[in-house]
Amino acid sequence: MKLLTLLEQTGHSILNQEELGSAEITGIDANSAKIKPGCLFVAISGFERDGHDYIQDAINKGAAAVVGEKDLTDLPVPYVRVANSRDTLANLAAHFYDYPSRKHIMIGITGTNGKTTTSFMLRHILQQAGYSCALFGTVHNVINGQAYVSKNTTPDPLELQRLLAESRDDAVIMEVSSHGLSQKRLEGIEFDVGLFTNLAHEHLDYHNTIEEYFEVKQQLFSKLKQGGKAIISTHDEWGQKLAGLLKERNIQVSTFGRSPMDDLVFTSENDVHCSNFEVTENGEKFRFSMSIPGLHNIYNASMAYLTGRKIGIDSAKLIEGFRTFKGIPGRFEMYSHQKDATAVIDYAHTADAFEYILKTARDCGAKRIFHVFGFRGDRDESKRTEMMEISSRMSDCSILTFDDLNGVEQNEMIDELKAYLQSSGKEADMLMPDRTLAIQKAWELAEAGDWILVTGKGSEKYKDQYELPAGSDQETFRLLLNEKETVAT
Ligand SMILES: CC(=O)N[C@H]1[C@@H](OP(=O)(O)OP(=O)(O)OC[C@H]2O[C@@H](n3ccc(=O)[nH]c3=O)[C@H](O)[C@@H]2O)O[C@H](CO)[C@@H](O)[C@@H]1O[C@H](C)C(=O)N[C@@H](C)C(=O)N[C@H](CCC(=O)O)C(=O)O
Ligand SMILES: Nc1ncnc2c1ncn2[C@@H]1O[C@H](COP(=O)(O)OP(=O)(O)OP(=O)(O)O)[C@@H](O)[C@H]1O
Repeated sequence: MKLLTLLEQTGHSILNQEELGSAEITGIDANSAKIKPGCLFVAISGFERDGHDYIQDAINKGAAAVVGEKDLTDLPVPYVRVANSRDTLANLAAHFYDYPSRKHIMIGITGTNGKTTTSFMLRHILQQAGYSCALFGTVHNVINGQAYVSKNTTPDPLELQRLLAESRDDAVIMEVSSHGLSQKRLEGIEFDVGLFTNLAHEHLDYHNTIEEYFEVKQQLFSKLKQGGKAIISTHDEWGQKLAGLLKERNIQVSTFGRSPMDDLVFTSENDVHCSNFEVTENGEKFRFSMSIPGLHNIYNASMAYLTGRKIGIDSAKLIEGFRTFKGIPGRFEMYSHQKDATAVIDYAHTADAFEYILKTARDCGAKRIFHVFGFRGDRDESKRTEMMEISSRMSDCSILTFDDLNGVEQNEMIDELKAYLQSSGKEADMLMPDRTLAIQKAWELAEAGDWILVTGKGSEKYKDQYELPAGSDQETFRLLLNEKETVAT
């Protein structure tokens, strides 16, 4: 492919046309280590490294041309300077793979919490209705029925466009992270439906303010195809605000909430804790039954249902789909316990998620709740006080422990956890830094009717080494369930 054509067709103004005239490229990469002869290397000034420092490496590996943001001269291959390399990379990738998002029913889900859950539910009900479905998200990427490890919730643009091009699936469901949007990973992607689940205090180490975070999330809806639809949960003020803003832009908006003005109204009489609930759509009432409890999951299910409806699937098929939905790894994943307690692994890592899951356990009849959790090292610290306050108030015993340290010294994290423990002031709360031993402690304390909630890691593997021979919360649970006698005390 001619570089000049590629750049022109993606709307880039080229200053050095003559130089580019004959340059042909056979591929694109932003990682010099992956460059093959004939490829275009796109230099990105990153968070940790500067791709411009690797231009020579890329040329040594055979790069036929280079794109970057810096004013560089005297390179032995054509060089194109652009305003934003990430933006250019994504647009080039979309063009290189011939805009594959136009060939699928594209569904993008954004919001602080509920993206993974909603995407799994939606994939299941669409599949039950006869659609083949790709999935991109935190747990894994699936295309053509084959699962691949996902490094990011929203993949980098080259991987994303390549996988979309390879996918023969009717529909593609994507979790759209705010990092993905702000880093332009989604440029060149067009969506048929965009979903907004909610906005809560999270990632403010990256986005600075919640308003800035909201602005970024909104960008998903600028990527709708002509006639594309927005589906918004109006349970929080941000959803209500977004619905208003999108309507002003003449985007077709459907809402789910508690107001009679919403297109899908949550009409169960009480805030149901379990998995049976009722919604009203155009005056008609529908009852749902699912295997996972929690009001938050009812919200997620309703958003998935509304999406199915907007795609044109009839209600009965969708409701039947929910009946066979088995749940999501690491999201309110329930285990038994030798003494008839209930043990749960969940991915809650925000204050509002704590509130939802602790309330769910209580509503499901928990006698006492043991809540094991920690704070991820080197991540948004401003949410920690509220998380501690909610856990301490809504559980009977908070057991503070390590989450991924991400390079933070153990002693530094222990001091932090001690301070939060003191702030709680509740005698029953405790600190057990080793995550596996903290879970074991909760396991031992629990009696019939009690609930153990272990949150923060979900289905992720541990990044740090702990005392018990387990590589994840799921493995620790299995160890405690089946092989308790082999566990060190
Ligand atoms: C902090 C951050 O977001 N980093 C993302 C960013 O990396 P980066 O481009 O800045 O990487 P860098 O290491 O500084 O390198 C800069 C450039 O030098 C190049 N390089 C580097 C070395 C070399 O030898 N040669 C070379 O060319 C690199 O290929 C890169 O192009 O762009 C990469 C490609 O898109 C991402 O994979 C990467 O995500 C990292 C792994 C990450 O952990 N990101 C998290 C914060 C994230 O994005 N999370 C969200 C979900 C959040 C949530 O909701 O929980 C997600 O979508 O995953
Ligand atoms: N609709 C919701 N509202 C509030 N909290 C929710 C909702 N859905 C799920 N949660 C809570 O958030 C946790 C993460 O849910 P999920 O993985 O579905 O969200 P996510 O948006 O994909 O999160 P992340 O971006 O961190 O991967 C769940 O384990 C649960 O505790």
